Amino acid sequence: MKQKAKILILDDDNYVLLSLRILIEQHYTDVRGINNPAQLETALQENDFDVVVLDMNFMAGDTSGRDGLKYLRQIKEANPKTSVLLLTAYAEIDLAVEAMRLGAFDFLVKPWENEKLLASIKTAFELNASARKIEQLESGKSVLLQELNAPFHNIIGDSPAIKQVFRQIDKVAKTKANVLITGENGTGKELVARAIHNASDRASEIFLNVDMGAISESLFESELFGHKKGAFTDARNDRMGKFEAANGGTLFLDEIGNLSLPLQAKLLRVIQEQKVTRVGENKSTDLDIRLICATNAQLEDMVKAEEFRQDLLFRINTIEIQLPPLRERTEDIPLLANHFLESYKQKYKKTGLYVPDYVINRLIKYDWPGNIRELQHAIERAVIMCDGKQLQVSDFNLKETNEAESGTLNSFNLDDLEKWAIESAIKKHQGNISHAAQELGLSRGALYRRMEKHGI
Ligand SMILES: Nc1ncnc2c1ncn2[C@@H]1O[C@H](COP(=O)(O)OP(=O)(O)OP(=O)(O)O)[C@@H](O)[C@H]1O
Repeated sequence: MKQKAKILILDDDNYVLLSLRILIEQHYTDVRGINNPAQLETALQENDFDVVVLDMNFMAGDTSGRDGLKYLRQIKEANPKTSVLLLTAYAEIDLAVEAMRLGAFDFLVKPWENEKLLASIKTAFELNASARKIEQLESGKSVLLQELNAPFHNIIGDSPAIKQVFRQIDKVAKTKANVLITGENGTGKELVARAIHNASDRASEIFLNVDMGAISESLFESELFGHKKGAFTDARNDRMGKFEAANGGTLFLDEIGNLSLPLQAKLLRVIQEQKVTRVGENKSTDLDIRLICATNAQLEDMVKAEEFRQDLLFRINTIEIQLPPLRERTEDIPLLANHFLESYKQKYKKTGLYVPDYVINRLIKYDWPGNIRELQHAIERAVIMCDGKQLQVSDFNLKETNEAESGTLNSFNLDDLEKWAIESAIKKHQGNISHAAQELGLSRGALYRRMEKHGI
């Protein structure tokens, strides 16, 4: 099968031009020949050639090669990645040296040997193709990084607890210290890890997230350290592991508490030695990695129970950042709720929606076992379910956790009883205030006043 490539031949001798074309067309899809250098400029403007085969001498009797050097410059200026192969009737060392200096790929003397010429075009083409591939990957990488570092990943909150986390991120980001982030599920551990990376001098490098809970025991080494082709039955190709892939950047090991003891030992060795060896290979690769780990487990308790290696804990927790659960920073709930509301309003094209204060108060009272992730999903659900412009408590489908929700009240205080009755009625009528007021024997206005009094 012919190789897909754009190749230009420039020679004023029509016989040479024809025989080169017949030869090259057997192997490449798009071959063009011109015999007049005046057409070169237009040809370069209209095409991105992979390879140009260029004659050095155009005026009859001229052996200086000056013309060839001039056109070589023109081709390289139009596209520095085009590989140029020079053909000359005279083997002149000085000329060849000058041509190479100007960026020619190869220099062949006429009459050429077909095999040699084709081999040279093949190498030139392959070199060019890999340069283009690298360029494409580099630009792909920078687009991805821009996306990952986008403001969407900003951490919302102004409670004293989250401000303390901001200060810790600031201090630790510029260092290379290993960081352990602890906190319940959904408290924003990954978000904080990304924020540390984005504020570090590795921000333009990769941030690689590995969920340790999702890697099977048998594939652990191959996934993390890579393998050599043939190292085990399924190793059909050489493969780079996550450590090597994150080299120069930040490696985020999530759910580190889920690792078994034997795997902890393997991980510890790599972190200690700062070197990684692919499975089935002898030579190792030096690592320069910023390590951030996260867990929702109490690693110190696990150490006491001999479920987690103390030496590994010491390696990964140079700095520890504890993320408090959302119920301990309820000041952030209105900010977070409105932040998520804005993005889901846009996503579901429901402009004009808002959360009234009594609903916000209800959100503040809920204890959010799934933390910010649960709040985010609850807002998304409410935006989808909401009929009017105002989100209702019933749109949130909160799990029953407090007294009003569980239907029991261990108090005979009249104020508490009134509050309980109001909350229960609103719940029964799924947030419909008119119906709840009717049930309670109150006017809507009276109910609103009492809701305000009780902070509902
Ligand atoms: N302070 C915050 N501001 C805005 N969004 C947040 C905040 N904290 C968490 N989130 C959002 O909540 C969701 C859960 O956050 P994240 O995945 O970082 O939590 P986690 O602690 O790593 O969870 P898990 O332990 O389950 O892996 C994400 O969509 C994240 O963007």
